[in-house]
Amino acid sequence: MKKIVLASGNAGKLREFSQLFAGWDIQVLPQSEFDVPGAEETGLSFIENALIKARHASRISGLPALADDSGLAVDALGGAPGIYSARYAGPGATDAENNRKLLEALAEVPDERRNASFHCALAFVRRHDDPVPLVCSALWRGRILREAAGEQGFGYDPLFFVESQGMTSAQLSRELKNRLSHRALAVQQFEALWRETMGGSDLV
Ligand SMILES: O=P(O)(O)OP(=O)(O)OP(=O)(O)OC[C@H]1O[C@@H](n2cnc3c(O)ncnc32)[C@H](O)[C@@H]1O
Ligand SMILES: [Mg+2]
Repeated sequence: MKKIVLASGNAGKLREFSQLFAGWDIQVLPQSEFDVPGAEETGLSFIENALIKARHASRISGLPALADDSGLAVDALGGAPGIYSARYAGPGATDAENNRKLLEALAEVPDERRNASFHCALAFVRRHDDPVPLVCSALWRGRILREAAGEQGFGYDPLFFVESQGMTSAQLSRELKNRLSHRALAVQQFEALWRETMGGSDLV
């Protein structure tokens, strides 16, 4: 089976991807199996950072690589924390620290102005210098609560209220989050690109 490196060190993402890629005839292996250290995320957008991470993992592993750069954009904060979501409360911040900082930043913001969206950019490269990477992105709208609820998921999930389900994304089953989320939608797009580009080819 074809092997692809999943260029992420985030355990929550890796869990979701293992389900999202379950029916595919490719083997998706985490970058830790190839001793790929985290890349420096110096881009100014999710897409740029996803490409940086994919190229970095492909360079070190010698395999095709798929990267996910994602985060939370809060309307009342002008789109913050955005691409800085993982390091919102500082370098190496935990999910709990980031969530606490977000609640503090929104303390004075009324319920009707707490809209936010999760964004996910995916980048796939066949080689580190692939000139035609597959790139796609998607978003998922929600609202930031005043306190955390739910134990599933990771990151900002306990604060992200999904109107259509009447609960936070940390209260959704793994299956449901993997049907609705920014990451699920991006993978659907990726699947279409993959079929279009790879169909009948031996590129990977
Ligand atoms: O770069 P990699 O190694 O993939 O791992 P990371 O955690 O640093 O990942 P990002 O740079 O893409 O930062 C994304 C942050 O956005 C948040 N995030 C992304 N997707 C999320 C989701 O589905 N649910 C909750 N939070 C999410 C989460 O806090 C992540 O740390
Ligand atoms: Mg990161």
